[in-house]
Amino acid sequence: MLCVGLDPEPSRFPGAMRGDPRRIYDFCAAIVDATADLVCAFKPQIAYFAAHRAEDQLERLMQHMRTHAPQVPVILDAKRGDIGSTAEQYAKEAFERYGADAVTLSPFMGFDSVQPYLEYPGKGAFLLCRTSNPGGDDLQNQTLASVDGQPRLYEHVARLAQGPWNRNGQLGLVVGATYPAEIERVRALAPTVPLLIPGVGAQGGDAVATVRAGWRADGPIVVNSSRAILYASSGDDFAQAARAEAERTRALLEAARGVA
Ligand SMILES: O=C(O)c1cc(=O)[nH]c(=O)n1[C@@H]1O[C@H](COP(=O)(O)O)[C@@H](O)[C@H]1O
Repeated sequence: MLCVGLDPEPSRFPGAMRGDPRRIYDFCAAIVDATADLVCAFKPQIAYFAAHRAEDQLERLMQHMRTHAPQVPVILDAKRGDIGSTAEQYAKEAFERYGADAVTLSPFMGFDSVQPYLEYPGKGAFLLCRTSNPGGDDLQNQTLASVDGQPRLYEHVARLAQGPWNRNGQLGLVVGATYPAEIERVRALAPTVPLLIPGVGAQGGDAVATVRAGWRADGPIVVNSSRAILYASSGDDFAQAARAEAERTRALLEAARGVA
C-alpha cells in the first residue's frame, strides 16, 4: 500500500548534494534503490523537477525506475486539466515522453478534459476528489443543488469515477489522509476504484484511520508519503534512513489492514 513520493528539494539534500539541483537524479535514484522492494508505487511530482529545469533528470529517473524497479508502477503527479486538444499534449508528455503508468488530474474541466488520457490502454488517471489541504473544502465540499440528492462536489466526482466516466476501468481518485471520514464516504460511493491517498507523514494524516476508511479487498489504496521519507535524515545515511522510515510506515499500514 505504500507509495514513496519523489519531491526533490535541493535545499534539503544531504551533505555535498545540498543546494545542487544537478544532483536531483542522484538523490531520487538513491531513494528508489533503497525502497523499491517496500512500495507499490513511486510518485514523482513534476513541479519539483520543472522548477529547476530538471526535466532531463526526470526522464533519466523514469528510465532508472523502469530498469531497476520494473515491478513498481510510477504515478506522475502533474495535476493536469485542460481542454481536449491540450490534454492530448499533456497525455503524450506523461505517457510517451516520461513513460508513466498513471497521472494525477484535476477533473474541474469535465470529462472531455480527462478523455485523452483514457485513449492510452493500460494507463491510469487519478482524479482529485477530496484533497489533503485545508482549502480543499472551499470547492470540494460545496453542495450541488442541480444534481440529484444534492451531493457535495467531491461526492459527485467519486460517483462519476466509479460509474459513467470510468469507461475502461482506468480511473482512480485522490483523497487526503488528513480527512479519514471523507475517505470513508468516498469508499461508500466508489467501492472499487483505486484510491491514491497522500497526507501521511509531513501533513500529519493518520495512517491507521486511512487504511480502515479506504482499504477494501476489491478496492486498493496507494498511500503516499514524500517528505517524511525523503528527508528522514539530512546526513550521508539519508537512503538508509529513508528505507527505515518507509519500513515503519509500511508496517503501520499493514497492521491497520490486519484489523480493517
Ligand atoms: O495528488 C497528490 O499527490 C496530492 C494530492 C493531495 O490532496 N495532497 C497532496 O499532498 N498531494 C501530493 O502528495 C505529496 C505529499 O507530500 P508530503 O506531504 O511531503 O508527504 C505532494 O507531492 C503533494 O503534491
